[in-house]
Amino acid sequence: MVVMVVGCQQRGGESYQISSYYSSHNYYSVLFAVDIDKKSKKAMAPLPPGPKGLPVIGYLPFLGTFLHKKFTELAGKYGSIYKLWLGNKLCIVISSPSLAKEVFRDKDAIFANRDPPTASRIASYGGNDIAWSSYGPEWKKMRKVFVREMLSNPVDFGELVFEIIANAINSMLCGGTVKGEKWISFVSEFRKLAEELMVLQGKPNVSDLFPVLARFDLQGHCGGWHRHNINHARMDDGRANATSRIMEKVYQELDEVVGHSNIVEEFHLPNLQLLNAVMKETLRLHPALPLSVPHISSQSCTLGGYTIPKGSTVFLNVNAIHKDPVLWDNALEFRPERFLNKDSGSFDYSGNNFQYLPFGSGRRICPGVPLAERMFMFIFASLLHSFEWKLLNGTEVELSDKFGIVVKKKNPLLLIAKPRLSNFDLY
Ligand code: HEM
Repeated sequence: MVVMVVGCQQRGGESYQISSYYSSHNYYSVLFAVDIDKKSKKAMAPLPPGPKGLPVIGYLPFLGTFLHKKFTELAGKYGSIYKLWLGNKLCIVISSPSLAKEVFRDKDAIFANRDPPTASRIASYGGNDIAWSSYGPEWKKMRKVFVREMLSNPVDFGELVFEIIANAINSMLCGGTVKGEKWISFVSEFRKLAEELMVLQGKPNVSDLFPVLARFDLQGHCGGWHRHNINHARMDDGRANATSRIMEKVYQELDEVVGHSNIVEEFHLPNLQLLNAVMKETLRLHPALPLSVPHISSQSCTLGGYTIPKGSTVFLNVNAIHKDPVLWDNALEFRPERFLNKDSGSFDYSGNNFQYLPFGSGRRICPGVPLAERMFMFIFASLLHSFEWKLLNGTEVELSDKFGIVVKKKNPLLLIAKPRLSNFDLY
């Protein structure tokens, strides 16, 4: 099957009509430009503005390692909707609540498709899993089974949390837990695999942009998975002090709601409002998926007054929206209290407030929200309630991250745990 993509691009003040043909397996693609006549020029909205790239490879060499930071920087220059060419793929980056609404509510069906990167295609046996498959009857079936059957049967600080999550996933998939040596090796293998996959899936890959080169695996993404550069950001004293202050209040809330002679149970969770606000604020300042999962337009349409050709990749720049100083007071500060105000009720995870989208929005919104929320709340409430956590002498909290489709902390958070409960039978 051959698909034709038609759009209109302005380069150097001139308008062109662009036709791009892809084979269904993306083995080859041809791109050519033809001047359009005045009549159709009038009829068709232009493509969004955007940075100029190099011939053939487009903007690829200028992206750097941290895609979400680069995209946010470019939004400052080109506005809340702009385009970039990565190879022959047209990418649209949106960074405002009104455009997010246009994509995920008004034109949700058009933008509900995905185009799995090569690494995801391999990991998901051809892009056939729920996250990467195209919008259609098969995806609908998977989503129904996932939500109705799997999620209704729930069965370093980071290391500890990861182990608990790995245990839960293992129980859901295999219906039991593995113990001893076997379990330790499963967790460490699973962790390594998950970490490397998350990084690879978020990285632009020449094989995705020039499918004909995929078999050469020029960047070694599919063969020798490699480690990546990272940047470094230390928390300044002001932020570190504010964070202790908040920790104290969280401890106070846990003591009031749970008490000292109990352990945390699920029924306590709805009353832990400050901890809930901490979760929301953490996902605002550090969205786990800062560019969400890219969507693909299944037909040409307009967005923010610009033409978006069929097959364009649309990135929702959650990172930029969550840190926009026009939308948030003291946007770069960690202030969970902002989610406790009476008018903050609309900041939930439903994707209906387009200013706050940690789990995406629309028909492809994360189906794991209830599980993620409950697991986050339960794990953190339990660990904080039962232990006092201290940094190692001479160390400080630092927040360097490592880019991937899911962003991770670069360095593990090493803490010393001191029991808080006097009744040791509770441990
Ligand atoms: C804090 C934890 C989590 C965050 C921040 C998160 C975030 C996201 C985001 C942003 C998307 C893309 C939504 C879009 O395209 O608009 C997504 C998709 C998805 N998430 Fe999550 N997620 C989390 C936990 C989970 C959990 C625990 C599960 C499984 C139980 C899960 C399963 C999925 C699946 C299957 C998709 C693909 C849905 C589709 O394409 O139809 N997620 N997630």
